[in-house]
Amino acid sequence: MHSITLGPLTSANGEIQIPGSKSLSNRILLLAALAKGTTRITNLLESDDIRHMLNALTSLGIKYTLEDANTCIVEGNGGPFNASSGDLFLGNAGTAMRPLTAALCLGKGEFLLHGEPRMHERPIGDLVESLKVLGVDINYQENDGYPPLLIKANGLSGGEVSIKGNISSQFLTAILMSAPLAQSDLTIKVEGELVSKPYIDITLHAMKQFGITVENNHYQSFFVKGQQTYQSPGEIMVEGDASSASYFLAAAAIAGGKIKVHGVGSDSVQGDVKFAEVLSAMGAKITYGPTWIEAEKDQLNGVDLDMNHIPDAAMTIATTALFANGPTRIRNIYNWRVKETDRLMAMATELKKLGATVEEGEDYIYVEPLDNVKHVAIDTYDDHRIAMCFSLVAFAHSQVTINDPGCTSKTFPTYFDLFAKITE
Ligand SMILES: O=C(O)C1=C[C@@H](OP(=O)(O)O)[C@@H](O)[C@H](O)C1
Ligand SMILES: C=C(OP(=O)(O)O)C(=O)O
Repeated sequence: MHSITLGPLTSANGEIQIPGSKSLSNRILLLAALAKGTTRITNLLESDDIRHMLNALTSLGIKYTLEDANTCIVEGNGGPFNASSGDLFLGNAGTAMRPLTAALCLGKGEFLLHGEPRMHERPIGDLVESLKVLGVDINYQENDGYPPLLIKANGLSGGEVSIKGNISSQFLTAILMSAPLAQSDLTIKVEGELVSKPYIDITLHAMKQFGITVENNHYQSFFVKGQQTYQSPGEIMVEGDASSASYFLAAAAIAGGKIKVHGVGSDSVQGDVKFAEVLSAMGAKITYGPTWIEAEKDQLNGVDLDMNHIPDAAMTIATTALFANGPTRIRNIYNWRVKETDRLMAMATELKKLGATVEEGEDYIYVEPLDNVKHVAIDTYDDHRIAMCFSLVAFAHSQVTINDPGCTSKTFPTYFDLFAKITE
């Protein structure tokens, strides 16, 4: 198996342009495809998750041109997809699988949605059950509650529907993005807790950019008018990915040095910019501009925080915690277990390999700082974020080997090249 060995490293310095946001890239591509008019998307992320969305759009008859790797011109369909059938392979991209499941219900035809083996272990039942209430015929092809799915689409009725929010916010995102194209007005009620709430703000923001306003009643219910048409904004730029920024900000906070990331800042719509607040709470020096964030080392202290609002960037705190003064507890992160891998189990297992004292709770992880890190090979479980998080261990006066570093291609194919550029 291919691996990369890093470190020992002592400093992180420089300025980095962060590649485009995965969450925004896939939302904007889908909305551009459904919208009336042509959309020129700049700073589109080039990564596996985005390629899966682009390939799906091709299969569904959407025309687009890639001017270069990060600039895509999409000819909108001005309504639901025209395709009457499709076999869509969506890898392990939640931001393709979940929103497309709902969007395909808007048209007429038969569609098979499937992905990598792990995608077939990631739940989608809460979304499917809500779509059934809206009149859609969807069947699980293997296990109840999981892809592959066979959709026999004939439009999405309006009315009222409940959706569970305690496993993934992507289910609500999926229904919200399709709702304006439903046959009549739709009220969506959120049942129980809503996890990863800031991702709903990303969804509402993207919909607004395409001309659709949603009535948001304190994230407990949403009202969307039916029979509307998304309107292309013409030109749209994807912000830098705030989750991707977390590794560089953490590197500066841990090592001697200063790093400025460009592309995300105080103006960002992404919840994961709040990662910088956690670093600041730990003691790092953080400065913001509208489109940049700068981090500088200071004495780091452990924290005990609910990080449900930043599930992806919170993973970066789990390895940053090794460098703090005192233990860290990351709370309310049960849904780490249903992402690229069981991230609570994987994080705990790999941190323990380094020699760290770790407690894996059902919905939390507790990590004690570590002075003498063992040089070990970190398994990455085909999870881009495990690979990126553990690169930070190279600052712990030891080498660290990362197995299968190519798994970062899901959201950040150039990660290890950029990391090498800013570290010594
Ligand atoms: O809507 C999105 O773009 C995302 C929502 C989050 O998932 P959950 O809502 O499943 O926590 C996040 O972890 C994922 O990487 C992207
Ligand atoms: C959970 C993630 O991805 P997905 O969009 O596939 O849910 C992630 O990128 O950390």
